[in-house]
Amino acid sequence: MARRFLKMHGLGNDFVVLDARDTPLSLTGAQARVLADRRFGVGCDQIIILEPPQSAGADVFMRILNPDGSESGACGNATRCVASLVAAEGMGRDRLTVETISGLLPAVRHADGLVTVDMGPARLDWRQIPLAEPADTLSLDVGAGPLSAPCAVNMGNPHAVFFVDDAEAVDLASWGPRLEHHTAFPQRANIEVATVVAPGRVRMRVWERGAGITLACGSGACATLVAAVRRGLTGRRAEIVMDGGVLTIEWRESDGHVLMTGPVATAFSGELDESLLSGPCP
Ligand SMILES: N[C@@H](CCC[C@H](N)C(=O)O)C(=O)O
Repeated sequence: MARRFLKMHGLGNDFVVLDARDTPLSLTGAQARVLADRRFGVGCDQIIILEPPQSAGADVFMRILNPDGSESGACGNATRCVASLVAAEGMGRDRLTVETISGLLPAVRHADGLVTVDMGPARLDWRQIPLAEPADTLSLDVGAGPLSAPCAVNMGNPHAVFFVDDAEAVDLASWGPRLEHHTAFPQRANIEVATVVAPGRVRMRVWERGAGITLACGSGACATLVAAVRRGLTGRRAEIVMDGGVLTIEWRESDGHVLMTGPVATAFSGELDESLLSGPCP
């Protein structure tokens, strides 16, 4: 059966969104890789599969697959996209809850189209990152080239944030993959390089686990703000400036939850050719 898809993005972090709420869909790693490939398939930073909610209180379940076929527990930019999509279906209902394998994420679509998602609590214990062995997540004994001593944060997925004098100058394409696969991170890690450029403003570039360099990463922006607060570099609310645009992130004092606000967009919709998922995968 032909499958329709939506191509959405948050700040250029782009997604193929497949609706499996009525007709179930399970992709193998090889199918995910070909679908996400920008030449052999549609192309995207993540594949998002919408499924019926699994928990009371959730409006939709969102499965997140990276272009290498691996599954992730969080994707902040896609969560905003999905929230906006489901809110549009709800005829005027602007508050809803998106479920992922990491938990329930309440979201609000504002009148100006921006979407805020409560990404849940920042998890900071070494076991929660997870790390291979006990360590202080404020500053890990991990490094490669000019990058050292990252702060580790789990936002439903693992992140290592390296603060540097000039994020633009870092050769992320070289150091990102080495750090993603560092033995300290048994589930690999998303790698951020960040520079505080003004009070309340942080420049961040990202190497995403299973995806490589992307224009933006919502969970990475959340991890960066949490890391900056923990290091005493910013207050609890800041703008995180990525290649594709800016997210406003707040680490709420009352409950430790991280709130992410930013735009969403739909680029186009289409239909997958049946041969794409059934044929041989390169
Ligand atoms: N683009 C995302 C994160 C996607 C998942 C990540 N690559 C991982 O493997 O954890 C975001 O906006 O958060």
